[in-house]
Amino acid sequence: MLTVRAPATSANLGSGFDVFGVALGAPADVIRVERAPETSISITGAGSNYIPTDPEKNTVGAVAEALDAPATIRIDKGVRPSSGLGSSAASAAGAAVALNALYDRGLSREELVPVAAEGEALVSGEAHPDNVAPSLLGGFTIATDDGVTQVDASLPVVACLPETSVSTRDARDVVPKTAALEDVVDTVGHAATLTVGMTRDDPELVGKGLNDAIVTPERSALIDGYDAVREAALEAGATGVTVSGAGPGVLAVCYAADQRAIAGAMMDAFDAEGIESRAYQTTIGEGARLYPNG
Ligand SMILES: Nc1ncnc2c1ncn2[C@@H]1O[C@H](COP(=O)(O)OP(=O)(O)OP(=O)(O)O)[C@@H](O)[C@H]1O
Ligand SMILES: N[C@@H](CCO)C(=O)O
Repeated sequence: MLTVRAPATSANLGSGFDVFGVALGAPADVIRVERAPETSISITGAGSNYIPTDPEKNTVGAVAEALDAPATIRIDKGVRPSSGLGSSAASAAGAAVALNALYDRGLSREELVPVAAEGEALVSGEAHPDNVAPSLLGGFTIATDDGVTQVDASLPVVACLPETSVSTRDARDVVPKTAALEDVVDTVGHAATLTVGMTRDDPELVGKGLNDAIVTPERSALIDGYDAVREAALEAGATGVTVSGAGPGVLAVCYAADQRAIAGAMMDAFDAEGIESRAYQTTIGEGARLYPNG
């Protein structure tokens, strides 16, 4: 048996829609695999009641198929589905690392990105790799048609997840099909600022770079309480706030000293809207970790 811990991720980061992603120190999915004649899946943990065990409907089944690596796969979900922290991608990335090792396929982490993205295609209709790339490689990733660029980063963040859900499919439907040139120029500036900030672990630059005028205004309208939560996080010291992935999770970037106050302020703001939430105080962290002996 092989075990892999695959981290949650936050995609988009505002200005990098379908391109940027970061791995988070917590939460994570744990995937255990054993060789078997046919793939079977069992699931425990966060939101497991809502996740199909049919290999044709689960992201890990798509990965097993893509690697021609049938297995008994046990998923312990730490990452709640449809919360904006790359739940389906964490399982896909974990399964890709685990099955690649179990069957000695010899693929590099970079080569596993399109394999794991097959799982994402299954649930959202498109093989966008911006969650699987950071879950596989760790740090900050830039995923384009030319491949993935990775930068190690360790900035403090707060990811606040309300007890509501938004499906990625629905959140993709509200993304504008066209944009004004001035908004594109603005977004390019923020994306570049954010990228430099990641290379320097600079919360101010990354916080500024989260802004975007194209996708986030439409997406945030799907999240009850978003404006109040964003304002509360900024007042508590966050250097920037945006929608995490497709939402409804909200991501704040900050200095470590402000993390606790920001987490409390975000949860209080959701609470004031009658919405329970949970906040992870964590940092940008490492990619999937393989435990070869158990
Ligand atoms: N192994 C899996 N783990 C989690 N969800 C899965 C898995 N396999 C299939 N799914 C399905 O994927 C959907 C959740 O994926 P979705 O992309 O909407 O959320 P997410 O991965 O948490 O979000 P985001 O990509 O915005 O961060 C649910 O419908 C769930 O049933
Ligand atoms: N880039 C994707 C990430 C969520 O899966 C989106 O925002 O739709």
